[in-house]
Amino acid sequence: MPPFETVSQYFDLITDNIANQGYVIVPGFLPDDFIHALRDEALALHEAGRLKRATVGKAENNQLDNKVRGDLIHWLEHTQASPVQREFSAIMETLRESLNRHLFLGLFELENHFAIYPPGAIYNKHLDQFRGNEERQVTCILYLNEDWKAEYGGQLRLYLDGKEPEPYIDTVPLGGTLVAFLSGRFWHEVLPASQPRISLTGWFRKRGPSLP
Ligand SMILES: O=C(O)CCC(=O)C(=O)O
Ligand SMILES: [Fe+2]
Repeated sequence: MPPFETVSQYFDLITDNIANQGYVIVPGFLPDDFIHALRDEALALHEAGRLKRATVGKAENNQLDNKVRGDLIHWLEHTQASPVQREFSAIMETLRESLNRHLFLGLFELENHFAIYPPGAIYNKHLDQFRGNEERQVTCILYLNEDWKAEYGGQLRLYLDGKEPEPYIDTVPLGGTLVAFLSGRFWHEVLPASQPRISLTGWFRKRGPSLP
């Protein structure tokens, strides 16, 4: 079955959950063959040396800091999108329209990167909105790890009460699972894993203030 038909059933669920509680976790959002194709592309880019250490902080003082964030990333570019990436964009475009219709967030685009966390890598507790920049509105993370076992670790820990250490929800990064949440509300972190951990992470953005 084409992915579009399998995912369309989830758009209302995702929109309702974001509206009601600010986050949603959808196991099996995309079928295995689709996840497999995206994972192969991430691995091929990695083998070609196209994934780069992610930096921390704003553009002007970017830093590399393993204690904060240890993943390697590759930003997707529309002009170089593969067929499966284009299909993914079409799916997320429909989700964007649904979110805009019901939540009035004014989302206008999705920016996406592949991420690979080598064994032991973490991403410390953080918020996806940088101070003074509220363009990132909704974070969407699609996991690409086939046969991921809970004992490998690598959970996403989503804090439900601001910066408070509890309560939280842990999500195992099993291939096909989508996690989406309001970028300005939820602190979260990536726990270390014993295996390489692969994902496609994106942010629906609203337009920033126009330049003077
Ligand atoms: O991969 C994840 O589970 C979360 C990644 C993340 O928090 C980020 O890239 O900002
Ligand atoms: Fe994040």
